[in-house]
Amino acid sequence: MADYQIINPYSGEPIEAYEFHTREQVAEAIEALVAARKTQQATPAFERSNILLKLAQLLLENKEDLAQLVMQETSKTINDSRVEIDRAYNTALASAMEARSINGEALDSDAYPPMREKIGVVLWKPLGTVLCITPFNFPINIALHKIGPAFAAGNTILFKPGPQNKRSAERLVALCYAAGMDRSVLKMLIPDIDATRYAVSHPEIQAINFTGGTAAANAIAADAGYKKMLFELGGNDPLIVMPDADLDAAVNATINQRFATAGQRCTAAKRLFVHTAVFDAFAEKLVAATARLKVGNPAEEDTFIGPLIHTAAADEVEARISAAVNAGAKVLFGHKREGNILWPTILDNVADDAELVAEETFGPVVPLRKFDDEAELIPLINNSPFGLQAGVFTQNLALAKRLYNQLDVGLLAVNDGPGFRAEHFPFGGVKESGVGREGVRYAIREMSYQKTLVI
Ligand SMILES: NC(=O)c1ccc[n+]([C@@H]2O[C@H](COP(=O)([O-])OP(=O)(O)OC[C@H]3O[C@@H](n4cnc5c(N)ncnc54)[C@H](O)[C@@H]3O)[C@@H](O)[C@H]2O)c1
Ligand SMILES: O=CCS(=O)(=O)O
Repeated sequence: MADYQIINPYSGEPIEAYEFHTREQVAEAIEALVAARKTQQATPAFERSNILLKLAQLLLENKEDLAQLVMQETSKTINDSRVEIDRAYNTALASAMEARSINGEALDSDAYPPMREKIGVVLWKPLGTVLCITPFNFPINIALHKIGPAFAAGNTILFKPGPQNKRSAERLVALCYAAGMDRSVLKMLIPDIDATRYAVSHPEIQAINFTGGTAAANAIAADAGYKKMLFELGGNDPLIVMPDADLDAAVNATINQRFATAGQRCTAAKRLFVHTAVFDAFAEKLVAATARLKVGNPAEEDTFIGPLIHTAAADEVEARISAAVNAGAKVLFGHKREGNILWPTILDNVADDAELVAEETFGPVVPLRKFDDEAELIPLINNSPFGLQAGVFTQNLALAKRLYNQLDVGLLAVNDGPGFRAEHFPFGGVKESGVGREGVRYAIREMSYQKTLVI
């Protein structure tokens, strides 16, 4: 029997069965990637940039095929899948642009005594070989956020996608090769956990660029030893609606940033804090807009919400909703299931310590939480172990600045939701949401070191 079976989350049909790569194959690949550092050293920045530019073009040319692959293996709707490829194009393009401008700085030694009349020239150099580990939910764009900057910086790359994403990942790697990346500098393997742990702890891996959940991150951190780590982890991101908010815009952001991708997004609006003064009006508009969403087959053009990634994920989210309801939460919409599909669900009166809101819930459910003043809001949000992004709808810039200063997050979006992301902006969280920053220029630095020449 094969080690892994890719199942279509919507139809339940098997897509492909395969064997995981072994420890020996991991060792061989790393040895080859170490040798290939010479190839990268001989590839100047302008050439790396041109390859990434070509990759961006190829992503656009192959957009529909890639979107279909993502849709089949994740059951993200076809439109969400297309949006992901558009984003990946931007990520590749930004990687191409940044590859040409990895500039350092010059320092004057005589800023401090004694006088030595030296100049320090500081440049960024590649770390060597980077292990990139990605999750199931954005298999192309998250992979691009790792491969693009790692390649731009001049590293060789071992790419380990989520097991469900073998086919889209293979296609992405084929496009990287077609764009001109030497086969020796980028290798993709899907080993089992034991062989992945071997790669994580391997002394010739200089950095681990990981996106995924806390449990895997803890295991990687324990295995890695002295390696650079860029971790993009979970979130329990708040969207705040103030009394002066544009309620229609806030509803729109909630729909797009909580129900798209069936809520399986790190930066999804997972907790809604709505001021008492506008709570009823907001809830009414949100329920009405949610009732218009089409739920079902992700292949149909107008479907907005498809299934969760697998039955265990749907079971977990459904159980959290049921537990919250049994403890007194009121269902304003949804709470219905069919196969792996969970209907978009809106709840009121969820207890602050319910698992549904205290943990990261990866599904299409909006818990609405009333609040009366700012002072009450900050600890409610900061009490989470996560701190990824936040959004606030308000016309009050002074309030927005106070929230920016007080919330433990990596980004606060004003008049937008926590799901805001521009691929070239710094991206990452604080606390258990991660370490380091993605966003192409910042990721390049995470996967480089500063080397100084004194003359
Ligand atoms: N902050 C971000 O940028 C971001 C983006 C997307 C997803 N996520 C997070 O990812 C999670 C969902 O994705 P998932 O279910 O695929 O995550 P996951 O942690 O289960 O898996 C992520 C990857 O890690 C691998 N992995 C698992 N255990 C490992 C171990 N012990 N050692 C090495 N690798 C291991 C998996 O095979 C997979 O490739 C959520 O928590 C979500 O918030 C974060
Ligand atoms: O899962 C989150 C990745 S992103 O869409 O916020 O980049």
